[in-house]
Amino acid sequence: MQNLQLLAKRAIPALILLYISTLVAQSAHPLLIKWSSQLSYLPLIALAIAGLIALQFSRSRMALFSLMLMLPYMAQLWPDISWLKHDSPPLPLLLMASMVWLIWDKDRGFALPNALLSITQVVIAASAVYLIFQQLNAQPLDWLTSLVSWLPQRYLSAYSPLEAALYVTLLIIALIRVGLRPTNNHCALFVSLLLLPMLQYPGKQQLLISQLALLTMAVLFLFSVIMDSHNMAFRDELTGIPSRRALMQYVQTLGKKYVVVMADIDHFKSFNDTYGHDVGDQVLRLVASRMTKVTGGGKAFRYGGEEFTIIFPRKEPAEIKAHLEALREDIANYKMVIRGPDRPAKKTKQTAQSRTKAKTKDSTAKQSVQVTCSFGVAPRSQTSSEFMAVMKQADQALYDAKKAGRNCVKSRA
Ligand SMILES: Nc1nc2c(ncn2[C@@H]2O[C@H](COP(=O)(O)OP(=O)(O)OP(=O)(O)O)[C@@H](O)[C@H]2O)c(=O)[nH]1
Repeated sequence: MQNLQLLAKRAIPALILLYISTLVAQSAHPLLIKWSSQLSYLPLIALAIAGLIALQFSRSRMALFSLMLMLPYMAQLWPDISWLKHDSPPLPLLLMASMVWLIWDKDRGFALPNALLSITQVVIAASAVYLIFQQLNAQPLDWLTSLVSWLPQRYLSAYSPLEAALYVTLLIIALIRVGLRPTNNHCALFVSLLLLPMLQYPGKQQLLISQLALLTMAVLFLFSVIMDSHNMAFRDELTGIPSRRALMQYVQTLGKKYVVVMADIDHFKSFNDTYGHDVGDQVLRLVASRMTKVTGGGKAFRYGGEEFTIIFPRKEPAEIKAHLEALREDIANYKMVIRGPDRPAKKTKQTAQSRTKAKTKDSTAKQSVQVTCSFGVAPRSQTSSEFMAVMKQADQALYDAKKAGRNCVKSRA
């Protein structure tokens, strides 16, 4: 469900953009027609740039998509090139088959054996759809026609029932992949698949609609590469929440009033020793996801190890107290379901005063564990006006919380 929400968040803006541009294209404004013929090479240039940048960032599938997407457009621009002409089945449908195969694969890079493998996959997928199309096209397909008539005709009436059925089937296969792994990369590739049938859109404005669809795809590819690099730089790899680098950048935007909170998982070392590092990692991810749910306007970062920083901009300590207590309780009461340890954990006795409770329900499969966190709070003040000084105060307060028995919130002025 969360994956589909992510996909919707990434796909909907691109589709709205395309819907608007399709409406504009259909209006056939003279300026657009002029632009379309004068800038006819623009989509090819944009795709070439997107492909080269994708290549630079080792997004080999995106680079291949960019290259392949040029083909149906080149067929429209230069109808005399006979090897590009393919109407039965149409070229975009064959490309869609190859791309759907690639979307289930991984980025393999362009070393010769991998490039050959990718090209083989592309050819096999296109040939399979070619054969299916030829087989089915030779038969009466009343059942398919009535099946397709259930689908929204507004978008599908431009295609034969067989083409429409194949497009929809391939899109569903791709959607399953993206639903399972909605990365930026997959979402961008999927939206480009959604747009692909538009390259076969019939009518007077075909060139213009293809141009707009291809430009949208190129922008989407570039955006996805930039987003990925941004995430690599500013997101913590293990937990997916903003990293220390993101914190240091965020600090620049803070005004004169804010509160810094340092949070630390209690007895995490003995937790690691008991359950193993892999389970420790799972717990870190789950705690991080609770930290990001802090209320009261707080923003959570992974500072490093099992330490987190939460910043409350424009707030006084008194204003955030209830929110922090709620977060502390939320984490302490949260039964985290984790997979069993991948490797035997060291036999370490938990200390008597350990408050890290680990309740094992099933020692081999899923387990439910609970951890607690300690919190240290410090506001920006006259004496600690620099961020690092405020953080040091928050660290001292965290130390107080640990000394006071852990699983509590302590403040320093
Ligand atoms: N699994 C996992 N463990 C980590 C990671 N980063 C740090 N740790 C572990 O976190 C533990 C931190 O232990 P300590 O600093 O001794 O503190 P603690 O056991 O949490 O005890 P208190 O802070 O005093 O409550 C160490 O065992 C680190 O190996 C990580 O990314 N993954």
